[in-house]
Amino acid sequence: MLNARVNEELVAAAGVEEGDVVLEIGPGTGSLTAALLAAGATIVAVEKDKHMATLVRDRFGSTEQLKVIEEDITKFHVHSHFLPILEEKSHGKKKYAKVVSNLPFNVSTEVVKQILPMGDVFSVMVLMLQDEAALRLANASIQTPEYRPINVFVNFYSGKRVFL
Ligand SMILES: C[S@@+](CC[C@H](N)C(=O)[O-])C[C@H]1O[C@@H](n2cnc3c(N)ncnc32)[C@H](O)[C@@H]1O
Repeated sequence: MLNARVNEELVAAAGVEEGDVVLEIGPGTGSLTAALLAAGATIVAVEKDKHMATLVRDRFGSTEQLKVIEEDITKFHVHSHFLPILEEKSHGKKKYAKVVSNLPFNVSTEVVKQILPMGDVFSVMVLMLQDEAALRLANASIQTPEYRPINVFVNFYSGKRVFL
């Protein structure tokens, strides 16, 4: 129940609605995927683990709304997958995708570096991170020793918000 509520909060924080295109990184067992599908999104889910990718495909069956790609997100070619989908759904007006993910801890910094500069593809990125990682990425202040190059990067590319 707690998981379901957290997933709904992630979907709401990203303002996911009918017709949105979403990148989900690491769908795992598919609980966040289910909430995204229920909101009417078209999802490209990138899952590194073969068994998890099979599990999530089996759970949701064949639907045009969900494409599960078995790949490491850090090697995933975002533009070649997303630009054709966004073009098809644009109806003459530039369309952007969203990122919504319960992110694996070990790739959080790498994914932030990879995805944040892609303002030509994504308008919103909502990530669930461990408290410590979220605060380190989003809340470090320039006057503190915790302020690192990654904070300059995050500040440059985003208007960040932390939900605790
Ligand atoms: C925290 S779990 C996701 C939980 C999921 N929301 C659920 O409800 O089950 C993280 C998932 O990310 C996947 N993962 C880990 N590293 C990855 C990577 N580099 N690229 C893609 N997926 C990855 C793991 O296999 C795992 O399924």
